[in-house]
Amino acid sequence: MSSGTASRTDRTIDLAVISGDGIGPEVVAQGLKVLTAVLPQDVKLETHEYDLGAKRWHATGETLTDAELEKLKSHHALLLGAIGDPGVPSGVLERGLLLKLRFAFDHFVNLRPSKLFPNTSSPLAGRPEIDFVVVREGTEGPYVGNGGTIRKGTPHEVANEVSVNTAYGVERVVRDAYARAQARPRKKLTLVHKNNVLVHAGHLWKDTFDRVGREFPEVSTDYLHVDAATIFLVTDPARFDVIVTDNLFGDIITDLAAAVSGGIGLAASGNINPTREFPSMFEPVHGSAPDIAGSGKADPTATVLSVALLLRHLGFEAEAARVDEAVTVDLAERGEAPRTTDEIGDALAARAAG
Ligand SMILES: NC(=O)c1ccc[n+]([C@@H]2O[C@H](COP(=O)([O-])OP(=O)(O)OC[C@H]3O[C@@H](n4cnc5c(N)ncnc54)[C@H](O)[C@@H]3O)[C@@H](O)[C@H]2O)c1
Ligand SMILES: CC(C)[C@H](C(=O)O)[C@@H](O)C(=O)O
Ligand SMILES: [Mg+2]
Repeated sequence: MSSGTASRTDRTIDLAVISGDGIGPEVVAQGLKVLTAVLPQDVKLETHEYDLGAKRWHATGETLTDAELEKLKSHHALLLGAIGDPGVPSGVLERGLLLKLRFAFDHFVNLRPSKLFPNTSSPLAGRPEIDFVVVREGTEGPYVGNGGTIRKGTPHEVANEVSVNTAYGVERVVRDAYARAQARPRKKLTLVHKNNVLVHAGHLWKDTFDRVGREFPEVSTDYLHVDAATIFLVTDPARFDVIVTDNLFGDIITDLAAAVSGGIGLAASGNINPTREFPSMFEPVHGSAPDIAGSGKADPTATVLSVALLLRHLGFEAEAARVDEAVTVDLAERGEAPRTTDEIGDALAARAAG
């Protein structure tokens, strides 16, 4: 079996687990609980925990070694909780661990579905239909680390952070987004960028979007500048079906999308390597939430929904659907009384087990 693939017919899922920091270990424990509960009896789950994150950095100064990166390549998929810690300088773990993985494993499709589940709350008036997916480019843009500072610490300091957009990188993610739109009932794709100002990158995105679109005549298309997109995400989110956008815009609008569709505790994501040359990585959209870590308040649902994306990616469609359904029913029946992270995990595992 090649790296990054497994299927119903394989008897083992070989999963790398990076629980990470803050609420990461708390929510990952629930994700694994549900995964174990939902898998058919003849499928063995092998988990390999990697000690990566703040504790490791404090102890050794390491974020992710080349040897670990090499070893991580051998698994079918990765499940990540969250990384980031107030005691670690900002960017060290984010760049040295999380982004390093996304880049090394060519996770060019960062898939972030948004759905307003029955009975969940949205700060928006009424109950808008929210059911869209953001295809966020995952390997380019201002995330690549093409930048630098000169005259640091002086009044004349200059800091650059260049957004890198390649024809190759833009086309492959746009193509993926069209294919996803084509496969959905509404068949609608919106490009979000800012081509009225970022004319170089913006025009590459728009030209590519228009050109590739000619191969998908059934897909209706739309373009929005990112600032206007934030308006419509709040005033008319039902207009969206599939959104394709760059790495930074995608980061920002998916936190907004989470906030209007039930909250960040429900937002799942998959960092997908569609060619399956490398394993894909599944993680909640949220971070390590140091403000609630250790309190039992973290909602593990985002991680559980990320497990559903993982199952689907590995070919376990029926099991993925059971996890989605368990979440839908659990959310619909959630009462006012707050439940702990563990209690929600137990409830979801029991429902998913069927
Ligand atoms: N994928 C990742 O590992 C990832 C993603 C985002 C941020 N981060 C990192 O996490 C750290 C904290 O970042 P932040 O505070 O900007 O964002 P955050 O997502 O950790 O927290 C933002 C807010 O959402 C709440 N929240 C987050 N997840 C929740 C959950 N499951 N249930 C209930 N409430 C939840 C938090 O309590 C906080 O109030 C930073 O170091 C950041 O770089 C990591
Ligand atoms: C922690 C950070 C590097 C990351 C990102 O910006 O992609 C996070 O915000 C996310 O949304 O997964
Ligand atoms: Mg983010």
